[in-house]
Amino acid sequence: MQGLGNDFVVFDGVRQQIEVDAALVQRLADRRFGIGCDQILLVEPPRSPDTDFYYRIFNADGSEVEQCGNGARCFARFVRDQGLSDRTVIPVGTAAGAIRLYLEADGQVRVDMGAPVFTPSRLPFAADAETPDATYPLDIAGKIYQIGAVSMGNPHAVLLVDDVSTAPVATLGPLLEQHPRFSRRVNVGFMQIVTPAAIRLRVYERGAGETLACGTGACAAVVSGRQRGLLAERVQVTLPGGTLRIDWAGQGQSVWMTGPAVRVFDGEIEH
Ligand SMILES: N[C@H](CCC[C@H](N)C(=O)O)C(=O)O
Repeated sequence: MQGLGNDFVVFDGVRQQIEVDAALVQRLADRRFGIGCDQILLVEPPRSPDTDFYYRIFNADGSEVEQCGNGARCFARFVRDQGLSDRTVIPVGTAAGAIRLYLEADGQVRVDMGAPVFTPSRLPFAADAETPDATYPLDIAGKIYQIGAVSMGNPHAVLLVDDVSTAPVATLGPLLEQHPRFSRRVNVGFMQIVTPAAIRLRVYERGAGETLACGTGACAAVVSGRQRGLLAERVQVTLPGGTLRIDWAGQGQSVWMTGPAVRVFDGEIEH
């Protein structure tokens, strides 16, 4: 499956018992010696009465994480294609809480990603206190950068850049991903504001490196931009792999993400 080029291997953990560990994930995610993907997704039976499934996410480096936006859209497409669900609204549990997936008539998938979290300790991010615009000065390799810090269930740091095409993604991305003040590492977004209703974004993902798109990264960038008073409620987010629509009405409200989800191939793995 792929969502704007952010690609996944999705396993049906409902009809079969699947045990996943870091070594297996790393092997399957390898683009030369394995299948190749940014993340591995697991569809599992529900763990709470108000959900239909439980959704687990593993980065290519083997780390299990709390949330994945592009993966959530592909999750919805997968469970429908595989006949695991015939619903058009699918409540799903994740390590970051329940989200709701909406299969639209035009083939797009809309996701209620829940409300963003700004409390530094919940990212986690070491900061003295939460700031009104959720931005913080951060020393990276001896230079001070102002970063937006927000959680969509998973942690994001958002930097403003003049032009994403010349943003220092390959150099600053890994330095910030591993920054000691993010004790569980962090996803790093490089945001260029085109208009209050349109941004360009590149994301260096925790545990996967730069991807063609990042759904939670798009949500985090719009939320950070709005906290800084720079963006409207509805923003078109153009990433290298394509465009997502993100809607956020403000503090305490859910972030809504709308975009495509595409099946690439089905397969079986000998083990
Ligand atoms: N790298 C992320 C997980 C995948 C998120 C991304 N693929 C998305 O679409 O949100 C993390 O470590 O939190």
